[in-house]
Amino acid sequence: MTRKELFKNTLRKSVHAWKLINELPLSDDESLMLRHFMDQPGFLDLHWRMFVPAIKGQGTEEQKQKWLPLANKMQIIGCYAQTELGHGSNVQGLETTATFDPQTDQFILHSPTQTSSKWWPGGLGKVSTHAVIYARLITDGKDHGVHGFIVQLRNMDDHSPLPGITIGDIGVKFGNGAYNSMDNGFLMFDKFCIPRDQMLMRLSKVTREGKYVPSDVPRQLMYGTMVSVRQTIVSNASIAMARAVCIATRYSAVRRQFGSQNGGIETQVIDYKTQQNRLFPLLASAYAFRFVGEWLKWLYTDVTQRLEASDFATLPEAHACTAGLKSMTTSATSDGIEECRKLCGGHGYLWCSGLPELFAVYVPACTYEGDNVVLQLQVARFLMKTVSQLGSGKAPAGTTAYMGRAKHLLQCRSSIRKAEDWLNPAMVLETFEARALRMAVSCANNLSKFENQEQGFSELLADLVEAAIAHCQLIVVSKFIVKLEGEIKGKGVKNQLKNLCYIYALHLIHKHLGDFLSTNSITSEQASLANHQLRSLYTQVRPNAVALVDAFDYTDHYLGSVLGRYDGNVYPKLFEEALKDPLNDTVVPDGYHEYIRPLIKQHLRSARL
Ligand SMILES: CCCCCCCCCC/C=C\CCCCCCCCCC(=O)SCCNC(=O)CCNC(=O)[C@H](O)C(C)(C)COP(=O)(O)OP(=O)(O)OC[C@H]1O[C@@H](n2cnc3c(N)ncnc32)[C@H](O)[C@@H]1OP(=O)(O)O
Ligand SMILES: Cc1cc2nc3c(=O)[nH]c(=O)nc-3n(C[C@H](O)[C@H](O)[C@H](O)COP(=O)(O)OP(=O)(O)OC[C@H]3O[C@@H](n4cnc5c(N)ncnc54)[C@H](O)[C@@H]3O)c2cc1C
Repeated sequence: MTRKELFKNTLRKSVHAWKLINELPLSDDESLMLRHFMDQPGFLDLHWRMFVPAIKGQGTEEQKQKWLPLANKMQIIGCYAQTELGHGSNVQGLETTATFDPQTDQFILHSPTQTSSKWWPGGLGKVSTHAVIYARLITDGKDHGVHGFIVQLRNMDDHSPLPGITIGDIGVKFGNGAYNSMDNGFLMFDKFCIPRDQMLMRLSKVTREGKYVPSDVPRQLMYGTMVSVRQTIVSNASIAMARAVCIATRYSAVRRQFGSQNGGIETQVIDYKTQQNRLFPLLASAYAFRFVGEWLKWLYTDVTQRLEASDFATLPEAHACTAGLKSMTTSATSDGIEECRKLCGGHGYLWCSGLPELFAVYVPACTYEGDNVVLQLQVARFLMKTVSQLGSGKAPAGTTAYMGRAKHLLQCRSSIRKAEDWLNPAMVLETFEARALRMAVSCANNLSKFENQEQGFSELLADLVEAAIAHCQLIVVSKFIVKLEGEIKGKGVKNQLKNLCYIYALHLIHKHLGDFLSTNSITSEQASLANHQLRSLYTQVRPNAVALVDAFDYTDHYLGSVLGRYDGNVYPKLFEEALKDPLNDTVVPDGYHEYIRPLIKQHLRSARL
């Protein structure tokens, strides 16, 4: 499809989905499922996941009563317009202004520079009638920082932009199809006025007289919508990883190369240890991310209930966990999808493998909802704060509880003696805890050598990100182990999940061996025992690998991959797909008479001479 056709088709699908949701009707969970089967980014994502939650989280009761019924019935369509041409990560650096005018009781929204243009918001370019806009609030000449406002963008009769608003689509993005179904947009305000009651005022307020009343709760609650979406992105990472792994695993069982003496049957590529060493950790990651996603959902629900009761104690941890796990899982999944493409050899590069589009549509997850490095630095700040409070009497809780055992974890030596010890959950956990704590403490020690903490932080950014990743990996491993300790129906299933859990943990040890050795969390002998155990786990997973991806229960239609077909009938179907290509509509291609024939004839003539 052309961009225009793709966009229009996505509108058609979205509206059909909305009709089904209402007519059947579907529950919230079923609607989410439908979103997955729709399988295309579109304006509904931003309306439901960001616009509505922003009003719910930051609006007053009156604002919710006014706007939510309209939004819930989709009588208005909204998006989340925060990022600008000049600033995305640095939210405090946004330039759009919202100046209160006491004469008219309105805010005047203005884009003072080109870099202040809103740039990127999904659904903004062509669809949304409304947006939650983030702008600097100015009253009486004083800048109070960034706040949210509900703004109507387009005329409700003919969809034209309201006077004072310039709006459009930012253009084609990475890949063919992929995220191009979405109208990511730009927007400029030219002294555009909105009534005062359209500032989202649950947190801070502006009175009729123009007095600014700051929030009596943490101002970071304004970032709540991002926290909520980051949490869902972790579960989505598992879905995308599982999809790629399903394709690569099934195809690896079908594909044969080498290994036959005298013309016998060749080896299935899945039997090569190198293939297993690249594929099975990704299979394990798909399961690991699912379990940590379930746990994160619980954490998010818990913090939301606490916030409603004005208990803000766990907000920093919820922020650190959602930011860090969003970052870690999306980076691993993007890399994993690309690895799956390579695991499928040349055919993985074909569009009909399903992998190129999956990669193109998935990879912006490393950037949207917070650049992955910027988010890990938030985790690092949280860790440095936690380390600095050790010994102050305030015991670290939740995912940093292990830091409370700093004395032991800083000096303990791993008691792994034989390969099977690497299947001991306590030993594995302690290894990850020791590595994470030692990396964090080492950063904190290095930081303390700087007179200026911020300057030290800047200098040590790369080390801080590594320490943050180590902490996030510990969370994933520990939540997988907790899952195994819970009720799992069927001993066989439990055994398979156990194998995957230890593959996940041991492959991380192998991948980040430098960290584990340099922090003395393990010795090189213990590292080689881990490798030995890993190889043995691969052998145990091998006979069940295809069943473990069938368990994701993805239909062929959803996978959209010739290589990942359930029936394994890959080669005839590759031919079928090739023959569908428009280039094969004619035997002699368009352009032959114009370019190829004259070229060949010229050679023939010169040959005769
Ligand atoms: C084959 C075809 C396949 C097709 C498949 C299709 C399937 C597609 C899959 C996808 C499916 C669904 C996807 C989901 C849909 C959603 C779509 C998403 C669209 C994206 C939307 C966006 O991107 S919106 C914009 C997001 N922007 C950002 O994330 C900006 C990042 N920046 C920030 O968050 C902040 O600026 C910052 C955290 C980096 C820094 O903030 P600030 O400068 O204010 O703060 P400080 O650093 O000074 O910190 C101050 C203290 O505040 C704490 N803090 C910061 N943030 C928070 C928070 N959120 N909550 C709580 N506390 C917070 C910070 O830690 C500091 O604390 P102290 O140190 O204690 O002071
Ligand atoms: C597909 C897609 C959809 C989007 N949808 C929306 C939307 O609906 N609404 C919306 O408001 N926004 C949206 N965005 C914007 C998105 O949220 C931002 O692009 C994202 O937050 C990253 O910000 P940035 O572009 O400013 O990156 P930058 O911050 O400019 O990042 C550039 C580089 O600088 C590095 N960097 C930046 N700051 C630091 C630092 N402090 N320390 C170390 N390194 C740093 C980053 O790691 C990165 O390598 C979308 C983006 C994409 C790609």
